[in-house]
Amino acid sequence: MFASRYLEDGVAAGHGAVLRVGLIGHGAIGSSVADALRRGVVPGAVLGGVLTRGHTAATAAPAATAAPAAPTAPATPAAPAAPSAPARVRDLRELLASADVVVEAAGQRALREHGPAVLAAGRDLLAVSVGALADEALFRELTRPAAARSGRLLICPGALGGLDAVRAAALAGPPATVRLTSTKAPASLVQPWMDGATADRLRSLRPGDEPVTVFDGDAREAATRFPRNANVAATLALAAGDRADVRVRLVAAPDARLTRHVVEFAGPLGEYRFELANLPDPANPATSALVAPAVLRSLADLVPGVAWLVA
Ligand SMILES: NC(=O)C1=CN([C@@H]2O[C@H](COP(=O)(O)OP(=O)(O)OC[C@H]3O[C@@H](n4cnc5c(N)ncnc54)[C@H](O)[C@@H]3O)[C@@H](O)[C@H]2O)C=CC1
Ligand SMILES: O=C([O-])CC(=O)C(=O)O
Repeated sequence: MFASRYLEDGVAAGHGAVLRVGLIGHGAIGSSVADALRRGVVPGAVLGGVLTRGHTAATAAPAATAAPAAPTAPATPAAPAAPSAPARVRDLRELLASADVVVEAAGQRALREHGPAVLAAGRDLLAVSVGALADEALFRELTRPAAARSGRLLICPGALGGLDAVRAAALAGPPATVRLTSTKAPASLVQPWMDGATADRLRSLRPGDEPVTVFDGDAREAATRFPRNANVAATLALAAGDRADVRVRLVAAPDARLTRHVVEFAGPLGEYRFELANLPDPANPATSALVAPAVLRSLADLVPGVAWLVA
């Protein structure tokens, strides 16, 4: 009963229905997802095409963005060698022709740029750069009633967990408290808009130094000001019922070996606290290694004809 549904079974195990997956982005998340799909990690799902552009963190020298002491997830030793060349497509039109569902793993700007056209073409869109939805106008555009089109906006939990309980509890009534505290290696939190002194201070933090709070505010502002760090804040706010009052604290911790997300939720049915301590992705330490498997899990739920799943 409890045999692996994924790595051992694979597409070759006779899954009839096929879900063709189109990827926007081939960086840390996109390249992991592409390789896993090629290996048949999600039975019934295949890689349709990959839309990317420019230089990616996955192909750049990791030292450019890495925090000095951050450990990274080990490569999966048992995995068969995966083809590295993506099934590149030239434009969104080609991607849509190759895909039943499109995964955005390319950044908030890419979700804004491509999201409307993906949905208008009747494809489901699995969003990873969820913080883009802090823009009310984009959120409204991507969540218009589905009558005019068949594509749905699906939000990937990404580096977070426990959102099933948050969503369930929020259905019982508005929560009194929703809080997220994220702790990361300092270099990952440096932003282009920071003044030189603040950026230098973060970069110069060394193990043994005190953690520094770099942001304390609401989820919308966190997701907008830290577009590569606080997508999870927007995700939590949506899971809690599209709340505007989710409090977010981002902490730069020089000793942070893992990226931590602590969710605190108090609602009419009880109080929950989830703490995730994620290894950073080897290709991009700002991204938790859990995100690519989270995309694969979301895709697994979309494969037509799946006999069972933990819903
Ligand atoms: N929800 C969550 O838990 C998380 C969300 N994210 C989001 O995922 C995004 C991707 O993360 P990583 O893979 O680590 O970043 P990355 O920097 O390693 O890769 C980004 C990729 O997207 C490509 N790209 C950028 N703009 C594009 C466009 N308009 N069209 C096509 N390709 C485009 C780049 O060339 C690159 O291949 C982040 O920017 C962030 O917004 C990241 C971590 C966690
Ligand atoms: O990967 C993570 O731990 C979270 C993250 O960067 C984001 O939400 O943008």
